[in-house]
Amino acid sequence: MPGTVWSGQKSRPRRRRGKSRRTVPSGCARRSKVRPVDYEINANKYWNDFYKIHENGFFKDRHWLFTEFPELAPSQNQNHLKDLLSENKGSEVPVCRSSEDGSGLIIEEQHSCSSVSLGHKTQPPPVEENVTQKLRHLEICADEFPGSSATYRILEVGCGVGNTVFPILQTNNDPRLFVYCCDFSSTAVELVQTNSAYDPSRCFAFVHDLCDEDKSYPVPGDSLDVIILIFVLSAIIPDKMQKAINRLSRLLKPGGMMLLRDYGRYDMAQLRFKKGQCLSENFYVRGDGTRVYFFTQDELDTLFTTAGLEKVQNLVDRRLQVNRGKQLTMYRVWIQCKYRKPLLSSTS
Ligand SMILES: C[S@@+](CC[C@H](N)C(=O)[O-])C[C@H]1O[C@@H](n2cnc3c(N)ncnc32)[C@H](O)[C@@H]1O
Repeated sequence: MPGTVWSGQKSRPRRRRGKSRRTVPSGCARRSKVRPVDYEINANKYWNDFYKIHENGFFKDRHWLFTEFPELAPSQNQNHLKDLLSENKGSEVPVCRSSEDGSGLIIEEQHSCSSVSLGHKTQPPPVEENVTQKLRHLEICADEFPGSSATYRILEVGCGVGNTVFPILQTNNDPRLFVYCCDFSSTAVELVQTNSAYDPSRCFAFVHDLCDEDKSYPVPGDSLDVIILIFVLSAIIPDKMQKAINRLSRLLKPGGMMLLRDYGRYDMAQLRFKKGQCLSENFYVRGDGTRVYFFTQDELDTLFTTAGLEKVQNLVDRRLQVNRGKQLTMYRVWIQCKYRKPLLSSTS
């Protein structure tokens, strides 16, 4: 997903052969014809349209997840707190990696519409819809929420069609694991719920806008071991990022981890935007109405530490991608972060 050229971008003229078209991002001198507020008000509609077109044919296998984020792998789950308590914490990962390492991620960039075969459509489990609706009106109690009996709980925010969630469930058969996933696109959530790999006894997919301050998550504070944000924070308006991260931080158990992978400043995708697509500094709208922000490491550090989390990892991953067939070179910049809630913190 991260390196995908989104549908709106596909229609743009191709880059010159063998060269990067631009080396500095377009400024925001000229504004988009559509008022920026309209993109904000209708944000979930644009994503619904995106998923109506692409369904789950847009995505690829995400098994690199477990290399980059071993916190999601089964063995790690059991040892997570043990490791923390035995002072195996706070280790810094180098802030810059060459494009040679972590090659598993490259898979994602060779974008085509082949998807991980996570199953075919089945009838949606109607009971889940009812549960989602009821939960909207419920005050969540510590012993009364989906997955309350689990001992390891993971939430993915902005899950799309489940390209992270399903590999986690397939890789990890521990019955004590429960995975929550949400997206503000009801179309995406429906695609998750109708996937044959969707098992309501192990997973709960629900519609949720991470910018919505009035709607609570269906889990109590201090209840999650891991929260995953993969190319989703960049999709929301910068003004709302801090409060969204603050709310998520409250859901983490002390010692719990927030994991993020997202677009970095001057990624190729940023350089390809035209002035008319710039909504504010480093924030752009694609041709299909979906938006994207390009982060610096410092900005993400501020967001997470302001939310009371401590840095475990904050690295920039730069890659030169070469598509020999199309004679294209693409300079990709992604940022990967892991931030932990301090053990003595309680924010519920
Ligand atoms: C670039 S896609 C990434 C999807 C998924 N994380 C993946 O990597 O396959 C961004 C996702 O964030 C969702 N999204 C954007 N803004 C959101 C918001 N305010 N609340 C919840 N989800 C949001 C979109 O619907 C979309 O599914």
